Amino acid sequence: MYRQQLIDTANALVADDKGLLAMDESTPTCHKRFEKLGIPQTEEYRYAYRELIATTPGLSESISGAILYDETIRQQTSDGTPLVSVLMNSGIIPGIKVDAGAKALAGHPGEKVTEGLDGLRDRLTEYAQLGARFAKWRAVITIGPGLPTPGCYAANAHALARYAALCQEAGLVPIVEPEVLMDGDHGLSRCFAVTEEALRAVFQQLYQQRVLLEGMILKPNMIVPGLDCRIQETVEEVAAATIECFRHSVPAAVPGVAFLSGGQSSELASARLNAMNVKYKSQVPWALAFSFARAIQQPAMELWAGKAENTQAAQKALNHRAKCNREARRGEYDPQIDAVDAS
Ligand SMILES: O=P(O)(O)OC[C@H]1O[C@](O)(COP(=O)(O)O)[C@@H](O)[C@@H]1O
Repeated sequence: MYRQQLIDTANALVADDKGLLAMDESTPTCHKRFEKLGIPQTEEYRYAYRELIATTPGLSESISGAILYDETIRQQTSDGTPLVSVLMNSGIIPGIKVDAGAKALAGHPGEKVTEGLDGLRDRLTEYAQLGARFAKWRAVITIGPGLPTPGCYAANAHALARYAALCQEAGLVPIVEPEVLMDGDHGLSRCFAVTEEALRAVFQQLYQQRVLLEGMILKPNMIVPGLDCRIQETVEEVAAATIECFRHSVPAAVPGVAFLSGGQSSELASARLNAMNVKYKSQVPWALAFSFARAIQQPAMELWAGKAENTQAAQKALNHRAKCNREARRGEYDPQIDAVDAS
């Protein structure tokens, strides 16, 4: 029923070398990040921070869509304008995180499955009425001794596909996010093998659940070594491995691959995205885009530190990171200029 609308929205989200800004941290995740910076963990501060992001002048020059959290999609500025309208008026497409979080997977110690399918149809209808045009669901896959298990791949892939089908029924583009975590000392080749397996499982389930591939966006991890791995490959090696893995496992009908940042530094995430676009942009069927939370927000959150007088400086930093990632989509990101402009 919504076929053309889904295709148009999915394409708009990756058009013009722009990307997504994930500002959908659940309250516990948001508080974890606030706590590290000494920012009070209250609704007032969560609101002030999200308003700062939504009102950043010029953000839409690099950002096509913003992923909101349930609390944020219902909030208004002090003059009564819904934050969703602030985003839309500036040319940013609003989206919404709809999963209920990754919870322990029964019978699988150390593994998680994402919950939130119960009642999802009704929630999606409400979010569409509130102005959302796309949604997001994150599955988490952990690498460790004997992990991941077949049960973890299967449970998460199934949930992602059920979610995606429900989104499309409601006219919302599903952002499908199977995240293979960077935690651990595994090497790049292990991340490659696990991500390929995860993506194959996800696309098999998307096929079975009749999800329109042209009307979705994939939000995967890059193929990187574990954070504690001794050998850290170059940005070019990461780019080559990521593209090779996706060529094996991501159908050409998918319009865009919008990477998560997963705890990489802001500069490294931009540099790796840039390396992919420099060499492979014209050779792959999907747009190589971004959907970063930390890699766009972190410097801005640090500058803001919960103080109203720092708002402008924080907005400048947010804009700067968004712009760096747009340049990375064009294969024009320069780490040296980044360092100068950021200071
Ligand atoms: O744990 P939560 O609160 O669901 O959120 C995790 C975050 O992970 C993301 O999916 C990706 O974020 P990063 O780019 O920081 O890895 C965000 O959209 C989201 O805010």
